[in-house]
Amino acid sequence: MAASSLLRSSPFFLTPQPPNPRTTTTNNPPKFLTIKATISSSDKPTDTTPPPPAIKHRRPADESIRQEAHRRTSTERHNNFSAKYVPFNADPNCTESYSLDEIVYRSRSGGLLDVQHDINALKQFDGNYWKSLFDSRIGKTTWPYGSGVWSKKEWVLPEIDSDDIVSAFEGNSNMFWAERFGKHHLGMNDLWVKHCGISHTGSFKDLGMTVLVSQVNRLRKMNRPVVGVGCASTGDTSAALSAYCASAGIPSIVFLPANKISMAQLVQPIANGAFVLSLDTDFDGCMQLVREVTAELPIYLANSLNSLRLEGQKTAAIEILQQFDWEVPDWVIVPGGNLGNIYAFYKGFHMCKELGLVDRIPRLVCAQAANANPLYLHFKSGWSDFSPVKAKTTFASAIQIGDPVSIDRAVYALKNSNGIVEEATEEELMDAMAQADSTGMFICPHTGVALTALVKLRNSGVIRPTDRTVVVSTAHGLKFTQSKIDYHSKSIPEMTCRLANPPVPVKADFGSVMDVLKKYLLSKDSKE
Ligand SMILES: Cc1ncc(COP(=O)(O)O)c(C=O)c1O
Ligand SMILES: N[C@@H](CCOP(=O)(O)O)C(=O)O
Repeated sequence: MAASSLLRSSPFFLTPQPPNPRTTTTNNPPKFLTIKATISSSDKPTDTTPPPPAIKHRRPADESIRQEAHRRTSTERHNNFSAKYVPFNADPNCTESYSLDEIVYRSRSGGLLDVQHDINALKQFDGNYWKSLFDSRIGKTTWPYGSGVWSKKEWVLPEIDSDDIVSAFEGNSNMFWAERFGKHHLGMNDLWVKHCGISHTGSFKDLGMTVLVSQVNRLRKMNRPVVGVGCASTGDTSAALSAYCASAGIPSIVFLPANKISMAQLVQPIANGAFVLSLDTDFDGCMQLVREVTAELPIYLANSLNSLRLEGQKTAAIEILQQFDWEVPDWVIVPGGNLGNIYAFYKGFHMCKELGLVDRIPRLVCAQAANANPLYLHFKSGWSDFSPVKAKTTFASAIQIGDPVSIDRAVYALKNSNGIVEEATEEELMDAMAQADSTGMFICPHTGVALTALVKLRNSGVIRPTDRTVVVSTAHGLKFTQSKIDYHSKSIPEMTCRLANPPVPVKADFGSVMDVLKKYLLSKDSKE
């Protein structure tokens, strides 16, 4: 049987089993994977007889995919994968830890927490095993592995019953080869945009929220005191929270800074039935309030202060490696606000290295709006001392954050990846967004911030023309159409809007239309 059909029909296809000490020694993958790994294109079997079709095990007609997954979970329980909360970046001798079923967001000393996986249990399988397992799950509808997040379940929330998972089959977002933008504007041939915003609610937040809301679903089934889930938001966290909660029938409460988020983002939680509080403060003010409120009421905190969120977000890093056939890009550029995501990317890459899927990690760049740049200022000071800032209005409104909760996580990620922080002025980010759009993308202003960082690092020669570079696009451009309207109608005070492309008013008669079109075609001709 061909190795691929062996893989597909094997009971190991969907879930890794613990190694049987009688047949497997530590670090030896199960036999079928050894077979797959050793068949290279040069020594393919010469027998051209097509392999017999893989046997399809259709579930009983009265069983849903959830129930089927639940049935399967009972066999998965034989594995000994586990995870717990530990203080972030703690001394190796520290013994403080918490079960993921506890409701805890901070360590005893008030520091951040991190989800720590039992790496030794995961290491019972080698890198090739994990690569094959993750690759085998892409594009399927098998619950919950059709999700880009849950296809890595063993590395995310290994102990949750698949039946408790709340998922929209998020993740597996496309990687756009930015051919024209790279070639014409930067002289680059290996530039990619990871479209994390082409997603269920239009931003990368879905990746983390599926994990958090699934855990809440589990806690509620365990009768833990969780009446609702709450967050402070600049628009994307609230959209994801309200959608996932609505799909699980869990009340959601969102704290939004009044008049500081886009209309599309505001309407998302409203439509999904969240309890929406519009507060006369900025995001940092909302964050402070939600922390105080969740300490008093049985409302579970859904911001990235809660390290569960980052377990989902880290899968975007694993996906990038997967999409490059497990080859490591040179650079990954991420726009930063509350600063959970830059650490999530670091964590995903680092886990892949630690578990032998790759041999290095990319250099990370965190890009901030100059109007909300506390991390940039910290980086420029040589990481000397950190001071929050009062964030000013920016078109990149989702990263208008002056006192990021994950500052320590971000600094750790950047120091350990030989990372860099860049900033973008309003004009730079809007021009970058317009330029990218003119090459076929339709990005959000935050991605414009990341692209500006790329342009600066390319112009200074830090990023070389042939470096494989991934820019992370964090939200869908359709959530930010007003900024594009303002730009293309040149209605932004003190901004040239040099790439504005406003519609041309023309009289509705043949002659006028012909005149305008001839002029346009001539101008195009002379540019060729
Ligand atoms: C669209 C968008 N991009 C980037 C970010 C920054 O992510 P983080 O807060 O994890 O740094 C956010 C949220 O802050 C966002 O909503
Ligand atoms: N951009 C975020 C800000 C909050 O970030 P979080 O990751 O801590 O929830 C948003 O969309 O609300």
